[in-house]
Amino acid sequence: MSGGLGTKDQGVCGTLFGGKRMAELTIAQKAALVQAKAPVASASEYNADKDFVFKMRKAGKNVVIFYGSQTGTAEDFATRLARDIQSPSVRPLVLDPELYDWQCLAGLGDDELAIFVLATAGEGEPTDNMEAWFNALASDRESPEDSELPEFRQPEDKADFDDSAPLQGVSYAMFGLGNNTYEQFNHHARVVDQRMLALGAARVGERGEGDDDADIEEDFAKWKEATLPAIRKYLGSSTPVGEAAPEATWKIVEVEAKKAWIRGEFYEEDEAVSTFDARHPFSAPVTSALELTPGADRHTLHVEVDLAGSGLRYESGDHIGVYPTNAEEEVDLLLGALGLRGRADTPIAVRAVDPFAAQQSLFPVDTTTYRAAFRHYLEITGPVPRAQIKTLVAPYARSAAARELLGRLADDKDAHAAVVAGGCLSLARLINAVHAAEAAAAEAERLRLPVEAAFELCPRLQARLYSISSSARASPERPSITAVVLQYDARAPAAADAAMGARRCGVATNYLLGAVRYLRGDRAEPLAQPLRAGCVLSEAPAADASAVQPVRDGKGHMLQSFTLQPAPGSACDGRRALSLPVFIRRSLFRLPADAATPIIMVGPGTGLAPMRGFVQERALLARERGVGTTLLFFGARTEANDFMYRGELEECFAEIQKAAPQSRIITAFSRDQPQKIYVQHRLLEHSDLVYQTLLCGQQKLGGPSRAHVYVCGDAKCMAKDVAKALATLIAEREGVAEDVAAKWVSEMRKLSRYQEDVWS
Ligand SMILES: Cc1cc2nc3c(=O)[nH]c(=O)nc-3n(C[C@H](O)[C@H](O)[C@H](O)COP(=O)(O)O)c2cc1C
Repeated sequence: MSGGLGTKDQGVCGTLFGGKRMAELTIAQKAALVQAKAPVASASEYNADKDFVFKMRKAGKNVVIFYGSQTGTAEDFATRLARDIQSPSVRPLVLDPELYDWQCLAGLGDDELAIFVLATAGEGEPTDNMEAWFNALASDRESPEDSELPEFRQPEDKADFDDSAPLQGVSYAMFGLGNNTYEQFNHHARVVDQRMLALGAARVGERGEGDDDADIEEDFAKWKEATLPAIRKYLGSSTPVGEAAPEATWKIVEVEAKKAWIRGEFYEEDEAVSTFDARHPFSAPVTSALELTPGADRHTLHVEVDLAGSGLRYESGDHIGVYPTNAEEEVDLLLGALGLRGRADTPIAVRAVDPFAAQQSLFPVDTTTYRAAFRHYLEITGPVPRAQIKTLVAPYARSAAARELLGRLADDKDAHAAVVAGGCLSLARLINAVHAAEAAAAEAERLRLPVEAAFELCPRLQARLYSISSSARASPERPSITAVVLQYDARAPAAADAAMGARRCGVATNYLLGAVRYLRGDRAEPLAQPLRAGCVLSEAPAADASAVQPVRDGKGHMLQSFTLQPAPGSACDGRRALSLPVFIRRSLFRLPADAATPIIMVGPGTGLAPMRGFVQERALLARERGVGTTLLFFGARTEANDFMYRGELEECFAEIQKAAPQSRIITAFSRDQPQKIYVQHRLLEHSDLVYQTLLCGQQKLGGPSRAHVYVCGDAKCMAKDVAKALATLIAEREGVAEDVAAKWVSEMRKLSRYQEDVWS
């Protein structure tokens, strides 16, 4: 396989992401992974490995917690919930539904409980790992209540099994995760809840709904507070809430190094992985990496990778997932706070304490190091949630000062919001803040957080998803990313620290900047140590590893150091080429099947990404067979500095205009005049053209337009304002009330003619 994980250079990616681990899965587990993508199996195909009730009973568990998670939050909540509820009579097992049969649900007894922790993805969609379960429970997506009865497996120990109410006798609890800026708020959890009740199951407590746009941690805490007593009562537990001492989940074993080290990483040949996906990303060589707006005050990047030989395919409008690594400065800060600098590169294995836990190894590799674990596998930069301070940090306070500070941050919501959330205090910064508060305490009294607690507290480092900014037709094997590099100053006064001040950096975009800088040859000094086969640093490593200090560039941007993976071959100046661990995620954001259909695209800032792919595609189609009117509304700060891809877009539009003369780019540069102008203002200014495009040649709309509208970018303000501007414009032109026009826009959404790819 060319460019695959079997090659020596790319083995690093296989090692990091557990190519070996895949090989260690049982045949049945591998089959489960494949089958989860396949159509729903019939009840007759029994497979004991996918029978979670059998698994629970074998492991002596009475609660199963299923998580539906796309970007890791629900998975993290599920794991934390398991820790919070465990007691001698409440014995939870956390499982990924993708690996188990929904048909076994009816087998849960009246002394057992299922808990669902379900995030909503897409436009009110289930997460990928709940897709099969959701399709079975709600076969009719339009009106779930009309869905057919799923065929559950009849449990042998339920003589009174009733086909018409197959989940009678089954109890469950439900917490949904969503974001109220999406029209279909918490749709996934709501539908599953509704279907479970309709099928005869009984819910313990109320359904909880977390809102990621407000304070999802607090929503989860409130739901737990209200629901855990009911759960304990249902299971006959006499342990009062919060009084069961949480058992450690992970144990760390320091092991013998097996092979050579590369800055804390093992370098091993891996068995080839044949299918690349989110669990097994492809190590894709970077073929282009540049800054799009060098004159602007922020860094905006274009990064293109090569999928050749991976078998990965994409369509215009899909997303690409990238696994970043944490900056060396952040890793170093945490190692220092945990007192681990001296042992940072010690080989360790991190195994489950519970021999029956579904996940036996915390990381996707058997052996790693403290440094590599924090670099590759754990989110270490986010603020520590209040509940985590209470259960995982405060119990280790020994000085009065630490007890006071941690107690306050754990119990006082406002103090937590001001100090930890406002200061974006990561675990390292929180520990350092405690150490500062207990400066007067004796050394033996100072907070020492065990690394096991840190491993438990930090969620798994997630891949970041980007809207692909190239056209699958124009560049089938080389998708590109367009991203603005994130940095900001934390607002709380106590946020500053010696290393980075109050500056906080987005993980993945700064990692991409590291790659761009390395390939461009920005690094001023040569590396202090020769490169070993396996990784390079984006910046020169500090002479003293205990004092990694970032520097600022001409834009005031803090430059962090990243461990980057080389790709085979070398870049033109003799530097090693780089690769990024990537996978493709399908989206529903699609151009109309008929190229003659007019389209209106609204993509300000990096919301331009998927639109760039669409524009490239329409230009090709214009040449081949003609296209309908194509409008692009693009917005940015200034025309001089922020008009990314300008030349290329104008060339494409020149081609499109030959087939559809009305087509054009309409720009809104917010800072080029005293008053702010945004894309929604331009939509209204150009209402004639927009309305004509929506009409699709008809005299009057009279209902939802046949044209397709695409919006990409900020969900919170821009996407809402654009939908409103469109409704205003339609209402005026059609002579109908604005709420009638808004309903037409909603109807267009249902017909997939108004599509959003938005984030908040
Ligand atoms: C691409 C995307 C689409 C989303 N769509 C919805 C939605 O339709 N409705 C909703 O309530 N929340 C939606 N959300 C918000 C997520 O449900 C919320 O952020 C949740 O905490 C994510 O959990 P996870 O990290 O486990 O996937 C969406 C989030 C993303 C990133």
